[in-house]
Amino acid sequence: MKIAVVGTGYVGLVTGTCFAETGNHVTCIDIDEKKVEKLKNKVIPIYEPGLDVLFDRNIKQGRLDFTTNLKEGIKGAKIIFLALPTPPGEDGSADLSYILKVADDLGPILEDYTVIVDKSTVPVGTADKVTAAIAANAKVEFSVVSNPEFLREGVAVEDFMKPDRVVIGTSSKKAQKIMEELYAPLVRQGNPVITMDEKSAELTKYAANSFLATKITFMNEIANMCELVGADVDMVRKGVGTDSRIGKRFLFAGIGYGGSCFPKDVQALAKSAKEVNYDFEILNAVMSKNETQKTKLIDRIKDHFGDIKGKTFSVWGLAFKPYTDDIREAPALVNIKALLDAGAKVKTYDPEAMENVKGQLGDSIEFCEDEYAAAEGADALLIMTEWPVFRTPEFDKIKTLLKENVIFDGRNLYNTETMAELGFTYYSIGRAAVKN
Ligand SMILES: NC(=O)c1ccc[n+]([C@@H]2O[C@H](COP(=O)([O-])OP(=O)(O)OC[C@H]3O[C@@H](n4cnc5c(N)ncnc54)[C@H](O)[C@@H]3O)[C@@H](O)[C@H]2O)c1
Ligand SMILES: O=c1ccn([C@@H]2O[C@H](COP(=O)(O)OP(=O)(O)O[C@H]3O[C@H](CO)[C@@H](O)[C@H](O)[C@H]3O)[C@@H](O)[C@H]2O)c(=O)[nH]1
Repeated sequence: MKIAVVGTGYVGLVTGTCFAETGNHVTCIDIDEKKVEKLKNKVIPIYEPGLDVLFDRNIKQGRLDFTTNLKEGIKGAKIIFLALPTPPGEDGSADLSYILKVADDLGPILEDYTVIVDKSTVPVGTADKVTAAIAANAKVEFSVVSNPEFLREGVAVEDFMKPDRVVIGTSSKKAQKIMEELYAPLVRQGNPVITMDEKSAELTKYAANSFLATKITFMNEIANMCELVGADVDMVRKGVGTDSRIGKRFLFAGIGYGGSCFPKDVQALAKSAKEVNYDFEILNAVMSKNETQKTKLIDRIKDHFGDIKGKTFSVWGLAFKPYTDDIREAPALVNIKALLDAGAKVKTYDPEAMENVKGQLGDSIEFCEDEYAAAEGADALLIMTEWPVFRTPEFDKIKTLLKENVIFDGRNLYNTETMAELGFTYYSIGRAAVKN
């Protein structure tokens, strides 16, 4: 099948590449000329593990190409995916301007019956708005389908190729059949395709993200309780996670959720509720609790050191989670800002995200070639992202590099007893502090 993907970011590039891998001819379209130039030169502009193998193979086999020209890119496409940004607007609601602009542009250039798919995360009612925008100028029949994406960055290819489920929101039998044909290679692996109306599909995406964000926040609250009563959040996590009604995943306490999805989607759902005069109170609590959780360790740092003006902190990890270079809403950046605002200095290392942070923070912090160089001469070490390379460092080497043997761990990477034996003062989340 010939398909087009409009928007070639984290979702669009993975969607396009994976559908090429299942035998389709895919054209990815983006207005960012530099990005398209890179892609044409076989350079992937993001870090996403495993994407390169599929990307190279499908370009070589002539199933994947790139353009900035919408009309050229959609020619002959049976399905057009919209994988465009839906960032928070000033009032917190999802900004649909990118989607509606492309919908306006598509109307006059559609040449045959086409399925237009909202792959972006969009509020209830967007399929109707996209339909109206296209219909204003379309000369041919078309259907708009809501097909939200549930992939996680860092494991995007795996999530896309083996999804827990595929949600297809459509009231058109014709569009449903075409979408089911497209997803058939993934369904054959035993994954369910759940077909529903457009509005339910749109809400499913926000419900999933908001539920997961709430689950994480709930565990962060339990962690805060643990610290006050002398319990251990890792034990509590194991104790509750083994209940199959609760499940083991997404129960890890830390320095708050970040990324390009949870923060904006929880906010957008709260805003959508408000628009229908419903106060979705639990979401307001999740958002405000997540904000305070992010800088929890800054309070510990100030308790430990008193005034931190002039002190140097080594920050391990910048990306909002491991296996990505994405720094959107990364808790590490909030912590770095708090340290700089208090007059402290920062030395940092991240395996993939340093270039993106350089673009934002310039030379206000020091970027180092590895985690040990980042620790050298620092007053303390802060762990912000659980990259595997940070899990088993050479602690004896760290001791020779840090001025004081103190670690503030936002991801609970180390065993507290081991840290006590090694002679570190060690603060983590939801567990007793180790003082040495
Ligand atoms: N990132 C994720 O993990 C993820 C997962 C599921 C869903 N989503 C949702 O998918 C959508 C896209 O997210 P993303 O992270 O891929 O965004 P992104 O910012 O990485 O990519 C969006 C791309 O769209 C391009 N673009 C903007 N206007 C355009 C236009 N008029 N024509 C062509 N291209 C245009 C941009 O240049 C950019 O390359 C959002 O709604 C997001 O909420 C994201
Ligand atoms: O137990 C956990 C799990 C995650 N996180 C944090 O939660 C955030 C989001 O993590 P994750 O969900 O793994 O990454 P995303 O790539 O943002 O994926 C989420 O957002 C995407 C965009 O909508 C959805 O498609 C995915 O299903 C959804 O998991 C990160 O800051 C994590 O550190 C925790 O603090 N504790």
